[in-house]
Amino acid sequence: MTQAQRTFDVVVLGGGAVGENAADRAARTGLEVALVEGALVGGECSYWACMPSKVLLRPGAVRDAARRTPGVADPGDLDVAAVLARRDEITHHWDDASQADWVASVGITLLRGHARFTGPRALVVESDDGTVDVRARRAVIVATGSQPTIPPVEGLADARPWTSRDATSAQHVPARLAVLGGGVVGCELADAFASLGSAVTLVVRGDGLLAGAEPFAGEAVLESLRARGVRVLLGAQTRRVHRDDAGVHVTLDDEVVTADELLVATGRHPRTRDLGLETLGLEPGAPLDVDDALAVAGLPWLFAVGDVTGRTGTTHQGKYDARVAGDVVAARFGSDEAARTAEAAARPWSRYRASADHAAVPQVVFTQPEVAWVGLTERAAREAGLDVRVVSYELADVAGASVLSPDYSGRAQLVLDAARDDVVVGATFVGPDAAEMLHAATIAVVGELPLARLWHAVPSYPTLSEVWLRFGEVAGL
Ligand SMILES: Cc1cc2nc3c(=O)[nH]c(=O)nc-3n(C[C@H](O)[C@H](O)[C@H](O)COP(=O)(O)OP(=O)(O)OC[C@H]3O[C@@H](n4cnc5c(N)ncnc54)[C@H](O)[C@@H]3O)c2cc1C
Ligand SMILES: NC(=O)c1ccc[n+]([C@@H]2O[C@H](COP(=O)([O-])OP(=O)(O)OC[C@H]3O[C@@H](n4cnc5c(N)ncnc54)[C@H](O)[C@@H]3O)[C@@H](O)[C@H]2O)c1
Repeated sequence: MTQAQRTFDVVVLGGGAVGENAADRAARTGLEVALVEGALVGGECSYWACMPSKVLLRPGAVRDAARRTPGVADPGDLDVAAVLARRDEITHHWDDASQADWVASVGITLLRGHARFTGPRALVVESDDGTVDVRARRAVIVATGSQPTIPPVEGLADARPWTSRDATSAQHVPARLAVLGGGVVGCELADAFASLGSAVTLVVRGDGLLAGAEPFAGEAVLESLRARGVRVLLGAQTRRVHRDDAGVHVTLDDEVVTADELLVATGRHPRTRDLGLETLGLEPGAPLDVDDALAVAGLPWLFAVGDVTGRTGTTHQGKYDARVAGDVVAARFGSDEAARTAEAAARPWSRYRASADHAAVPQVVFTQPEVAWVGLTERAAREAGLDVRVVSYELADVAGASVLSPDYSGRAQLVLDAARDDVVVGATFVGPDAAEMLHAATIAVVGELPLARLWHAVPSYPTLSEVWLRFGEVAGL
């Protein structure tokens, strides 16, 4: 049987949000680009991660905001069917036609199927329609994302656990939901399903939630989940799991938690196992290590972006890397001499280097309360050897908070580098509607702004952003 053959300047593997961006940037300068996608164009974020999880979370947050607002009638229980219908709508009923149309509209060729390397710049793409040999004349950008990690707990894999995919695409709300893992996915989905009416038990092996954030952030989420009826078990080691007609049973050291479904939210790993990386001398299953130009060492034609690199774990940061990688590929392999010269001379913070990944990565957790942070936590700054100064403030004491609710509760904190004029190196905001304050802090961190200069950035009254004024006052300005 003869196989079809296609050749392009650039081939992007994986049509998630990140791969789409890389392909778009590379194609803008006239390179002929193919995007290979094995499932849905748009990837996890559009269909099983960011978007569906956020619309499952939002109604509970709005209802609880109403409950905190004097004069607003209690909305009561959520209309679960309507929430799930909105989730179905935002995921386009798991149909990627509109994203595929966009790919075509920007002149990129979409190849559907599972791609595997067969050698340098050579791939095979397999689908129900057959097998295509695909060659890249110039470069390949890998953007195959990540997949959930199921820990090797006895009986777990056989107990048909939910991953985040099952939870975000669920067509019913289980009466009892157990969640394993107290990271971002565990906290967000425990929050969402509690609001939707599940009796949720969150099983956490550590001594707190959201280990990557400031400790006060995890404490606030813990308190809020418990106040809303979620059972949070800390320091809980899962010994065994099994499922029978009564449900799924999670055996801990001192009790057995029984639920209708068990969501495993114990992290993700890069999707590189079935990619033919061994034909390139790279290790299948490992993240694709890249430099700040998103290039893989020793293979000048190979780039990687997004979750597959292990360098970023969010859509926005992966897309930032994708913009950089697309521009680097266009400059190195396109016909624009000025771009080639500029890229060859690129320094940190040029458009050709993903410098923010080291200093200014923003993350929002859409729990109640919202948790948003950027840059270094206090602990990370101390571990980095900085001369750390911390300024924090109770958000309830800002006039804007009292407008939102007499019961507003939250906290904000800046991490400053005292050795550099109190430059902002990190910030955390915890509270209802706190997420929208994050970008001001991201700008401060990227711009390496000292607090004394920020004193002249006057926040409007009465908004939550007035906390920036209070930061200055607390710091003695
Ligand atoms: C429940 C949940 C909620 C989240 N919420 C947020 C959020 O609110 N905000 C945020 O910024 N981030 C969020 N994230 C993280 C975000 O989803 C990821 O960082 C993002 O999806 C990574 O994008 P990507 O393009 O690198 O990978 P993916 O979205 O995983 O896309 C990779 C694509 O490659 C395809 N593919 C893989 N291998 C092959 C192959 N061999 N051949 C062809 N195609 C292949 C896959 O089918 C997939 O479409 C969330 C994650 C989860 C799990
Ligand atoms: N709002 C957002 O931006 C958003 C939302 C969801 C997910 N994400 C991203 O998705 C990725 C995955 O999130 P996640 O929550 O799965 O990972 P995570 O690393 O944030 O949390 C995993 C949790 O599971 C625990 N864990 C690991 N192994 C365990 C085991 N064997 N037994 C018990 N507990 C165990 C860890 O201690 C940790 O608390 C992250 O990169 C995250 O940033 C982002």
